[in-house]
Order: sequence, then structure tokens, then C-alpha cells
Amino acid sequence: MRGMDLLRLAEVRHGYGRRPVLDGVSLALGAGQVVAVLGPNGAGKSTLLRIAAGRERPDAGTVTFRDAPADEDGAAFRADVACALGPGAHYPDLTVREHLLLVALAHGVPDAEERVDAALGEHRLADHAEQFPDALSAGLGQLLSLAATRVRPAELLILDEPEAHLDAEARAALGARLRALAAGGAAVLLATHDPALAERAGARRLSLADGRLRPAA
Ligand SMILES: Nc1ncnc2c1ncn2[C@@H]1O[C@H](COP(=O)(O)OP(=O)(O)OP(=O)(O)O)[C@@H](O)[C@H]1O
Repeated sequence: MRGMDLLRLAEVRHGYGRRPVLDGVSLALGAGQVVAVLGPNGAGKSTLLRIAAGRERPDAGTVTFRDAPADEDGAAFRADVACALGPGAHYPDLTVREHLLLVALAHGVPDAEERVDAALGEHRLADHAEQFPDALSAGLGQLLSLAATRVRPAELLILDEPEAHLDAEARAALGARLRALAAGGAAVLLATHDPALAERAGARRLSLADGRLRPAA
């Protein structure tokens, strides 16, 4: 239902140099929905997600969140939209737990300690809570980025290849978490190379190829 859409992309076009990457992409995502964008390497999935997250402005077309232009610098947008778009930046002298607390406190979460403990447990990070992020394996680092989206309120999550570096068990848990988040009313937009993750998350699957989004086969 159009009135319920949180995120809307309309006729988005974008390219680098003279090469078009997105060539008229439209997408509507409402509360409680998961959309998974699949497609080959270089298809433009990350570009699409950066634009949806207000990190990059499209050459043409519009991107709105709650009918206002998507802009990562906007306080309201940042308060409602949580992104994990690749390796996060870390403070070398803050532990995993301290990073998550920082995110929760910055977003004004009242029960920050409890929320961080829950996220550590959910993401199998409890045994790594006192480690420094630079010492984490690639998979654990990815789990930290995902946990950071869970210690704060978010009506919309935008996740780029959230399955990267995760083992089978962690991928299965991720799929179930995304499904549960949507059941709780959040909207999720992810790019993935893992159709099984999309399925577990209960996602509507779209394929990006030749700059266009189509229902995935
Ligand atoms: N900042 C940039 N400058 C120049 N070209 C870019 C830039 N970002 C992306 N591209 C190009 O845009 C195209 C789409 O890249 P993008 O990273 O969006 O693809 P993708 O579908 O996410 O790929 P992958 O599955 O490999 O992660 C590629 O040809 C890439 O080289």
C-alpha cells in the first residue's frame, strides 16, 4: 500500500564517468517488509544501497524516506535508519562492548547496557566483548557491524552483503533475525549473494542487472 511506504526510490539513475550503473530504478519498501537485491558482481547493488542510505546522491530520480529526501546528514533520517554498508570504522582503543555502548548511548537508548548485552549474545560476541575490533576475525567484525544496527532504534535497516564472512550457523541466525525484525514492523533492504539468506529472511527478491531491478527468477 503506497501510503505505508517508508522508503521510495523513483526512476533513479546513476553512473560513474559515462557508464550508467543504475538506469531507472524504482522501489518501494514498507514497514514489515524485507527486500533482497541480488545480482552479479558489479551490477550496482552497493551503489543502489548507498543511494538509498542517502550517502550518495543519484544523478537523477528521487529517494525519499517518510516522504522526505533521504539524507544521511539529517538527524531524523539517522535516528530511524540503521546501515551496515561494509567494513565499519573503529576506535582502536575501544572494546567491542564499548563500541556498541557508544552507538546505543548516542541514539539515546535508555536501557543501553541491557541492549548491548542482548546484542552481544544474539551475535555470538559475548566471548569477544572485551576484545578490540582490530583483533577480531573478519566474520566477528561483520557480526559487530550487524550488532551495531541492533543496539539502537531503527525503522529501516540497509545492509550490504550482511552474510559476508559469516559461517552457515551465523547466516541462518541472521536470516531468522531479519524475518523477526520485519515481523516486529521494521523494513529491511539488503543486497546479498545468498538466495538462501533472502529466503530465510522472508524477503521479496529482486534482481539488479543492466541497471534495472526486476523480480528475481
Ligand atoms: N566510487 C566509484 N567510482 C567509480 N566507479 C564505481 C564507484 N563505485 C562503484 N563503481 C562501479 O560501479 C559498478 C557497480 O559497483 P557496485 O559496487 O555498486 O556493484 P555491486 O553489485 O555491489 O558488486 P559486488 O557484488 O561485487 O559487491 C562497478 O562497475 C563499479 O566499478
